[in-house]
Amino acid sequence: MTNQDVVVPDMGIAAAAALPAAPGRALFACRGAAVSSLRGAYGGLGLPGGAATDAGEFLAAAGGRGGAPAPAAANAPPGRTCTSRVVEAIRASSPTRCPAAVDEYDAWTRRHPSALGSFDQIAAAAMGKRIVMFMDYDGTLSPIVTDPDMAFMTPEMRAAVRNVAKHFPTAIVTGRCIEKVCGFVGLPELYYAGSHGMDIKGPSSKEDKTVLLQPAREFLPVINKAYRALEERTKDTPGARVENNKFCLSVHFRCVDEKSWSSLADKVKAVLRDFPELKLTEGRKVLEIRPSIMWDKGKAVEFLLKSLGFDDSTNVLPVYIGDDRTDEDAFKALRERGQGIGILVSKCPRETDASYSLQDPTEVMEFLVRLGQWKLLRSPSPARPRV
Ligand SMILES: O=P(O)(O)OC[C@H]1O[C@H](O[C@H]2O[C@H](CO)[C@@H](O)[C@H](O)[C@H]2O)[C@H](O)[C@@H](O)[C@@H]1O
Repeated sequence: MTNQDVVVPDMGIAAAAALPAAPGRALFACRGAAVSSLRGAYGGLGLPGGAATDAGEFLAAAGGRGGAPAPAAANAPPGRTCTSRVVEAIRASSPTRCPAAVDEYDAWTRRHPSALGSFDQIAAAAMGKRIVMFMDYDGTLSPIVTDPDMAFMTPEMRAAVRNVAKHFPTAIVTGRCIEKVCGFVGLPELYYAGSHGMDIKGPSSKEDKTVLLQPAREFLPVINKAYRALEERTKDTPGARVENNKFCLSVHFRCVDEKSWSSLADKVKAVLRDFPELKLTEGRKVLEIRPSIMWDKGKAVEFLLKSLGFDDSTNVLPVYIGDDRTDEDAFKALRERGQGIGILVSKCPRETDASYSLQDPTEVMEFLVRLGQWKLLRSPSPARPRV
């Protein structure tokens, strides 16, 4: 986001982060039909009271925190254990080839049409409105690769993002830690919401960006302790890797033999039993560990929109592009807001709250280029918008 004065609202950070330690037990339950009260009022940070927090996630339901956790067996789908379900979810979130039949895919794209094919419709919706761009990183701006340290975006993609940011407030919303993703993106003029929105920083010409919000700051010691425990516990699983994303952790399955996925998931669960203040979610061949606070990418989007002064605005059009399960929180936030456009990056049909789809980062880049051209054509010449 450029040219914007951001006001940081009082979010009650300390109150959100200062959680009482659970009385010594953490249960892991597969999600049943229960959906938590996560969709609370904006800024209402708190603990998920013994219910799941987002689509298909594992949950760490700590006793004594506003609701008794459901017994795992009661919530598990019949005939499947929690571990087998989580392994299936990890596999499904990053299929090596799309298992859908052609007609199934066609039916899905009728419900979630290509954002490129529907560009004129999107442009019409943007008429007279201020577009605000939100983009996920991995799988959206950069292709998925086996080594998380090598997930570079192309110079062409960087140019497309830079150009979009000249015209519209622009933020990267990612599970990565800010430092890592800033290094990949290399555009200091953007806003960044790292660690699944738990670390929000503003544009800065300096190395040290302005912190706008860190709702999980007080979890840092426990995250670091869990990181060390996970490294220790998973070190004998060939290919397993634990990534420290500052306010959350990722255990990577991508380079692990699929036969070992269940035992790796069990190891992660075993470690997490000692950390009832943390919870597990699933991503693309990854398990993500994060503080059990009601904060996600959707809340980060709401925060940034509010900070930019668009909270009650009718003339704003937030556009969110993402590929992962965690991006669904942002799609849902826009849906609930009744404002904005969610674009899912996927080659396969998937249950989603996004309205439109793009197949891969190459199509994302085409969309961004098109958006930049459209804006330029509509800008009164020669006074074009600049950073
Ligand atoms: O919110 P995101 O920006 O999508 O971050 C989610 C995770 O992305 C990264 O992992 C994913 O991309 C890797 C590189 O392409 C890939 O190797 C891995 O299998 C994917 O899950 C990142 O490494 C994780 O820490 C993030 O949580």
